[in-house]
Amino acid sequence: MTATSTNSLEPPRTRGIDRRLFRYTRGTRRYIVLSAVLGAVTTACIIAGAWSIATLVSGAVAGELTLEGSMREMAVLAGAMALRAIAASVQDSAAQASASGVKRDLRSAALASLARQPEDGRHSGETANLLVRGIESLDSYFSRYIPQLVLAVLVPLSVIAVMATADVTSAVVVVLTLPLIPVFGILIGLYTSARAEKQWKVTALLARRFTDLVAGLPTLKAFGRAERQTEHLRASTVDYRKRTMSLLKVAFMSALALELAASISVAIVAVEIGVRLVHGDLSGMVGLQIALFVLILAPEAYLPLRQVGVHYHASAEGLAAADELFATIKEEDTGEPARAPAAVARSAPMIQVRRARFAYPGREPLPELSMTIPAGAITVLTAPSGAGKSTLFSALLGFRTPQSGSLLVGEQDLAEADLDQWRHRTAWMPQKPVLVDGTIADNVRLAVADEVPDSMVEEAVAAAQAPDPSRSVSASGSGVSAGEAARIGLARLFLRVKALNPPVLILDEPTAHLDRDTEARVLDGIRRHAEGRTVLIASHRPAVAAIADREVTW
Ligand SMILES: Nc1ncnc2c1ncn2[C@@H]1O[C@H](COP(=O)(O)OP(=O)(O)OP(=O)(O)O)[C@@H](O)[C@H]1O
Repeated sequence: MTATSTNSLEPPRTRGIDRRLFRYTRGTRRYIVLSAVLGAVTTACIIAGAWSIATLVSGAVAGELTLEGSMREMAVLAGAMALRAIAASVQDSAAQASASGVKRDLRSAALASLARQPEDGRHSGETANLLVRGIESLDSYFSRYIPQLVLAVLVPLSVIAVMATADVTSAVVVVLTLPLIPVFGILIGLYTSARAEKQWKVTALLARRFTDLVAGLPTLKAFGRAERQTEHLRASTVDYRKRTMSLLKVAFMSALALELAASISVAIVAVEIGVRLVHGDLSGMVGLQIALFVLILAPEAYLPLRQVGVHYHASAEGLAAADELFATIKEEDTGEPARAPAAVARSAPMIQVRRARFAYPGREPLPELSMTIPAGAITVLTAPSGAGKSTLFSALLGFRTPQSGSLLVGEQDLAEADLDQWRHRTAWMPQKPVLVDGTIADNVRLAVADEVPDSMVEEAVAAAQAPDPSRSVSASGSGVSAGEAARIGLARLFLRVKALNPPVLILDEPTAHLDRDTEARVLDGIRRHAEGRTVLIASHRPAVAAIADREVTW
C-alpha cells in the first residue's frame, strides 16, 4: 500500500493536526502531555489572577478592603503572574526542544528513505528545499500552533465553567458568541491551506530552477543564453513575491476578522454586564466583584482561539511541505511489518542477472537482461552506449529495482538482501564521481566512513594516478580535468578496497578519459586490487578487455 492509498483510507490531516508527524517522531506525545499540564497551570493562573484583581478593585471601590486582605490578593496576583510567566517559558523551551527533535527525526527518516529508494528522477534542488526549508518551516507548527491548540481547548472550557459558577448569564453569552471564532478560523483556514500548498509548490519550483541555473551557468554563458535565463528567474521571483504578499494579505485579513469577532463578542458581554450593573441583579460589592471577574475573564476565553488562527497561518507552509515529506518517506507508510533483510555473502560471490527488465518513466523499457558474472574474476561489459550498463550497476548497488526478473548475489536475491550490508561489501567507481569542496585527499577520504591514515589515502591516490592529494578542487569540478576527476573516483575505490576489503568491485568506464600510458598504469592498479574479488567493469576500451577474464555484451 502506498502513502497515497493510506491517505485515502485515513485522512492524515484533520482539524489542522497532522497525525503522521506524531507517528514518525519520538517524544512528541510527551510534549503534548507537557503542553496540556502547562496549559492547565496557565488556565488556573488566569482565573486566580482575574479573581484577585476583581476582589481588589471591588473592595477598594466599596471601601471594604483590609490591609491583610489586600496583601493576600496582591500575593495571589503576583504568584499567578509569576507562575504564568514560568509556564510560558517552560513551554517555550519544551517547544524548541521538541521541534528540533522532530526536525531531526524527520530529516533522518527522509534521508534514510531517500537512500533506500531507487533514483526516481527527483530533482536535487527540490529535495534540498524539502529537507532544509520544508522541514524548518514545521518549527511554527510545533513550537506555536500545537501548544496554542491545547490552550484553545483548555482555557475557554475552564473559563466558561468558572464563569458559569459566578454568573450564568455571562457564561451563556460567551458560549453563544465563542463559536464565531473557530467558524471564521476554519473558513479562512480552508481557503489558506490550498494557497499555502500552491505556494509551497512554487517555492519548490523556484529552488529547482535556481539550482539548474547555477549548475548550468558556465554552459549558458558559453552559448550566450545566461541573460535570458536570468530574466526567467527574475520573472519567477517576482511571481513568488506577489504570491507571498497575497498570502500574507490573507493572513493579516484573517487576523483582523478574528480580532473583530472577538472584540464584538467581548463588547456584548460588557454591555450585558453594564446593563445589569445599573438596573439589574448585579449590585453592591459582590455584584461589582462578579462583574469585574467576568469582564476580565471574557477576553481570555476568546484569545487562545484567535491565536490558533494566527499560528495556523504561520504553520501552513510547513504542513504543505509535510505532505511532500510523507510522500518521500514512503516505506514506513506501508503499514506492513518490515521483514528482516537477509545477510549477503562475505567472500567474492557469483552475481546472476535473471531476466531483469528496467524502464525509465516515459521511455521504452530496456531489453531484458540475463547473465552470470563469475565469482572472483574480472568481467567487462562491452554493450553499446545506452544499452543499460550504468542502469544495471545502479540496480546492483540497490539504487534501482528491476520491473521484472531478479538480481542474485551468490544465492541471495538482492530484493530481500540487507542493502546497507551489501553496499558495505562493494566498492563502486561511477562514471562521473561527485566532488566536494576541499582537497583531493578530502575527496578520496569520503569513500570510507571511518578515519584512515594519510599513508593509506596517499597510496590509493598514487595507485589511481590521481593528482597531488593536497590540491584543491571545487564541488563544481573546477580545478580538475574530467580524467583527473575519474581518477579521484578510482582512488576512492582503491581506498575502500584497502580499508574495507570488499569482495565486489564495480567500475563504470574507469579509463574513459585517459591516454594510453596512464590507462596502462591505472589498469595495472585495478588488476592488483581485483585479486580474489568479483569485478565488473563497463568499458569499450580494448586495453580494459585485455585484463578481463570474461566479456559480456548484449
Ligand atoms: N535517469 C534517467 N531517466 C531517463 N532515462 C534514463 C535515465 N538514465 C538512463 N536513461 C536511459 O536509459 C538508457 C540506458 O542508460 P545507461 O546509462 O544505463 O546506459 P549505458 O550502457 O551505461 O551507456 P554509456 O555506455 O553511454 O554509459 C539510455 O537510453 C538512457 O538514456
